[in-house]
Amino acid sequence: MTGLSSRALTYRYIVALGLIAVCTVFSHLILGRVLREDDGSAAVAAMSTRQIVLSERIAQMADEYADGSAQAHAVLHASLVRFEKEYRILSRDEGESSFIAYGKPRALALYRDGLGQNIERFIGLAQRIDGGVPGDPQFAESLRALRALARKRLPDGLEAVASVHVRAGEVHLQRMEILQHIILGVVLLVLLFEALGIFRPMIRRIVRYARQLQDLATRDVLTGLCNRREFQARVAAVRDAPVSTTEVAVLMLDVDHFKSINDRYGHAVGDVVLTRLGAHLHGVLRSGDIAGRIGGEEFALALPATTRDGAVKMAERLRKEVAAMAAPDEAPDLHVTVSIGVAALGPGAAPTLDEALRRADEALYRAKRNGRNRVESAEETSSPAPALADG
Ligand SMILES: Nc1nc2c(ncn2[C@@H]2O[C@H](COP(=O)(O)OP(=O)(O)OP(=O)(O)O)[C@@H](O)[C@H]2O)c(=O)[nH]1
Repeated sequence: MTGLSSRALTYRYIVALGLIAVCTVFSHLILGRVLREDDGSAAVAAMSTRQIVLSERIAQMADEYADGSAQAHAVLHASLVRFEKEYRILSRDEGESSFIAYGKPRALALYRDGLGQNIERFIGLAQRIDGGVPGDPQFAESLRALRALARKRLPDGLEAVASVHVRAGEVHLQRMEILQHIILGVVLLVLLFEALGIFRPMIRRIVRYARQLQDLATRDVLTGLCNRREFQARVAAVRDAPVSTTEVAVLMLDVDHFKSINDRYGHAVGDVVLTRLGAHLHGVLRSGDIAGRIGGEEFALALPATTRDGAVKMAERLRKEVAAMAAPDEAPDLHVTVSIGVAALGPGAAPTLDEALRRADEALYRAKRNGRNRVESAEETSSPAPALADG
């Protein structure tokens, strides 16, 4: 996963965002439709229930009108108009009645399978009573038939219509709930994918880049040792540590006649020499020692808790090891030597790192002047061996 390119990660991110956007739009559309259909179902169920009430009221008002109540006649008429209007809405699949509701097909089927006929008959009887005269034999006949319909068949049928809508609404809501869970699951999976497939590799990459940047800022690219700034910072940290009371030995090491190595064998061979020298220093140092390449062919070492004498011995060993190093394949007759200057930093010696480096540099200069391939200490000559004598 860490090997993914930035472009691949961006594509993944776009796909993940696209999936979430699709899920969001889809659930929004579904929710809108559910709300509309749910509203429709509730309205139809309420209208169907109201039809039952209206049919009962029509039957009751017809009774009272038969007893001579003019007011009942007026109520009968108004209820009948409303009953008929709502019946047209509920029983037809067109115009004003084209409501959206889950149970619509099944409810319409109920109207077709007899309920419609009963309601038409009920309306016909009610109209005859509305336009008739109480006491008329035909009036009494219509009233009897109307009562019979209003008592049983009409309420049963209309209740069936209402419950069809309520039940259909419930079933649909259950389905919506399942769909909602599925959408939620998809969104969570996409988020998991984002976390594992996008953000984790991105964070790893950022951490890697941060390490690389850190390395570039603190390491010398050719040798892998500390650069000058990092060397100084590390030595300062050792010197300023609360437990550090002992001396820190500082060594300045410089390749002899490096310019002529470059001139004679080329810069590539010069680089090989520096790389091998860096690797050698890296190999011989104890943990806690600090090595840096602080100039072109100039290296510095800091050896904490080491006396000047100890550092001189170590420098002498190092000088001999370098002189004994095998020549690079590219330059079999090349003989590399180094000169080293030693100084001490701490109580009784140089008070600052800059001062210690200056003294070590002075000693190094003396080693060069005295013939190279030598170790000189800031205080006294420690390696009186003649140049190249041990090489
Ligand atoms: N190949 C290579 N050469 C470098 C690098 N950095 C510096 N140099 C060369 O190192 C040489 C240093 O030469 P000088 O300072 O005259 O010293 P020297 O020839 O070693 O002479 P002494 O120090 O007196 O023994 C210069 O020619 C630089 O161009 C590097 O990274 N790679």
